[in-house]
Amino acid sequence: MSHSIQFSTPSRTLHLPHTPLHRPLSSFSFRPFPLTSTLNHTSLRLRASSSPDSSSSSSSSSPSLLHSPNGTPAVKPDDKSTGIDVDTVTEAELKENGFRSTRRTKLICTIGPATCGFDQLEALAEGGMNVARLNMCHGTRDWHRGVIRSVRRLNEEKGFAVAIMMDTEGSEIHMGDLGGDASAKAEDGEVWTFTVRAFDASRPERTISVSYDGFAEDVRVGDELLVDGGMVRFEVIEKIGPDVKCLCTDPGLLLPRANLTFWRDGSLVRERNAMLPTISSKDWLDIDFGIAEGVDFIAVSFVKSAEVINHLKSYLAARSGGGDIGVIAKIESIDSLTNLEEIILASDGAMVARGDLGAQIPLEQVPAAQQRIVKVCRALNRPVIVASQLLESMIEYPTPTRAEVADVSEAVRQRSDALMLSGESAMGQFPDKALTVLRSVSLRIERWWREEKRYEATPLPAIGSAFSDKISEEICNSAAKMANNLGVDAVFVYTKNGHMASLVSRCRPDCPIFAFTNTTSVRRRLNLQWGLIPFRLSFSEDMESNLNKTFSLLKSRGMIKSGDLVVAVSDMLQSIQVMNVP
Ligand SMILES: Nc1ncnc2c1ncn2[C@@H]1O[C@H](COP(=O)(O)OP(=O)(O)OP(=O)(O)O)[C@@H](O)[C@H]1O
Ligand SMILES: CC(=O)C(=O)O
Ligand SMILES: [K+]
Ligand SMILES: [Mg+2]
Repeated sequence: MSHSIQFSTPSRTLHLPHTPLHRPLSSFSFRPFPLTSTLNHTSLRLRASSSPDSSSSSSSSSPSLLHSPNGTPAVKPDDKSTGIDVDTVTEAELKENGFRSTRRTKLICTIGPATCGFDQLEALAEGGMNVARLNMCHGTRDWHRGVIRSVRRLNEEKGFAVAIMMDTEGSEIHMGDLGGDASAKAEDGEVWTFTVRAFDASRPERTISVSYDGFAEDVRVGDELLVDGGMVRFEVIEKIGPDVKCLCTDPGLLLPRANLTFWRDGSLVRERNAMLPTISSKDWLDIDFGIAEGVDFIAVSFVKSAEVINHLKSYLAARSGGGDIGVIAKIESIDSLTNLEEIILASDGAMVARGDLGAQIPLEQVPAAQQRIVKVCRALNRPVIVASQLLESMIEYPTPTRAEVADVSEAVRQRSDALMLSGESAMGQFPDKALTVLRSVSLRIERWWREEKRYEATPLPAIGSAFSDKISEEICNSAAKMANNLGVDAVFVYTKNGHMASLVSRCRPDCPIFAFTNTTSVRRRLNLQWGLIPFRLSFSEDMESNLNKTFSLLKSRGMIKSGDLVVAVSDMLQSIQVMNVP
C-alpha cells in the first residue's frame, strides 16, 4: 500500500505513476508545471491515492556507475562489484558508526609552506579537509599550480573530492613580504619605518614595505597604524619622503603581507581605500590563472557591492564556458556589511573574513556581524564560511585555548556550512592537529544539537521566484521535515547542477545527505555545503533504476545495509520517496 500526493491544475491533473521497487512506505510525486499562462489559475490540491504498483524490471547494478572525479572508475578492474567512488574517510566513518556519525560541517584549510607537499595534502584530506584554499597574497603562480595539481592527483588517486578555492589578493593596503623572514617581532617603544620604496636585496632592519603607493602621502603624523586589525599597533611620528617613521605602542608579531589600516580620531581612514578597485589588475591575471587551472571557487577579497560579483560572474561565464566556478564574496569591510543582502544574492557563497573585518569595525561588533551574515546566507540559500583565528594559538601550540574551542563551537552551533583554517594550516606547526580539533569539536556540537532536538524556531523564507523553483523548495523542505520526523538514516538527492542538494542542505536535516551528481565539478563544489556527502554518479532519468543501482553499490561497499530508511528526492522527477533499503 502506498500513497501519492499530486499537484493538479483545474484543467489537468498531473500524476506521475510511481513504480515502487523497494517496498516504499509512501511516495509523493509531482512534476513542475510548464510555465504557461495557466499558472495563474493553478491550485494546489493534496490527495491521497493508491499508487499503481507496477513491476518494473530493475536494471542490475553497473560496476562503474559511480566514478572517480576524473571520470574513470575508482575501482581496480578486477573489483567489478564495487564500482563506487567515495573517499576512504567517508567510507570508514560510515562503516564504523553509521550515517548519523558523519560530520556535517565542512572544513577548509589554507595551504602554505607547512602543507604544500603531496603527503601533507594527503594527511589533510585524510583528516577531513573538504576545500583547499590558496591565498594569492602569497607565493608565486608556479607554487600555486603545484598545489592545485597535487590536490587534483590526490582526488584522482584516492577518490577524494577536495575542492580548490582561490582567494584574491585585492587592493587593500598591506605590508610586503619580510624579505624571506617568516615573521618579525616589534617591541614596545621601537621606531619602525614603513616605506613605499622597494628593497633590492635584503630588508633593512626595522623596515617594512607597504603595498600602496599613496601611503606616505595619505597618513598624517598622529595617525594610528594597525597591523592585522590591531595585532600590533604603531603611532605615526614623522614623515620623510617615502618613509613613515612609526613608534610601536602595542608590541607583537608582524607576519608577511599583513593587512594595514590607519585610524584618525578614532575612525578608520578609508577615503582613498574606497577608490582602489576590488579586483586589481594582478587579481585579473590570477583569475585567468584560476580559470586555466580549473579552480572550483574564487573568493573575492574586500567586496564592496554586488556589482563586482556580477562583473566577475559574467567574465567567468564568458571565459570558462558557464557556471563551473563558484564566486564567494568575502565579507571583510564596512561597505560589504552595508550591502550585505545584495552581495550575497549575487554570489554563490560568502565568507565571514573576520581577520580584516575586525580591523574595519570594532572587535566587539564582529560576533554580531558573523551571526547576521550566517543568517542571511542561510535565508538566501548560499553556503557560508566562518574564517580567521578559529585556532590561532595552534600556530605555535599543539592544543587550542578554551576560548578558541568555544568560538569554533559557536560557529558550528550557528550551523555555518564551513570553518576555515588560515595560518594554522598554512604556516603553523600543527596543521593536522588543528584540523583534528575542528573535526572533533564539529562532531560534538552537531551531536549535541541532534540530541537536544534543537530545531530552528524561525522557518526558512521562500526564495524561488519561478514556479518550478518553488516546487523544488517545497519538496526539499518537506523531505527534510519527513527525514527528521521519521528518523530516517539518510536523504538521497539526485541532482544535475547541485541546486536540489543545496536546498536540502539548507534545511539542516538530522541525517546526512548523500548527493549524487553526474559531473565532477559539481561534486567538488557540493563539498563546501553543510551535510552533503557528494558522489559522482552517471544516473538516468529513471529514478527507480537509479535508486536500485545506488543501493546495490553502496551495500556492496558496506556503506548502507538492508532495512536502512532513506528519503530520496531528485531534480529530474520532482518527487519524494520514502523507502527501506531492500
Ligand atoms: N602560499 C603561502 N605562502 C607562504 N605563506 C603563506 C601562504 N599562505 C598563507 N601563508 C601564511 O599564513 C598566514 C595566514 O594566512 P592568510 O594570509 O591566508 O591569512 P588571512 O588573514 O586569511 O589572509 P587575507 O586576509 O590576506 O586573505 C599568512 O600571514 C602567511 O604567513
Ligand atoms: C580570510 C580573510 O581574508 C580575513 O579574515 O581577513
Ligand atoms: K586574500
Ligand atoms: Mg582578509
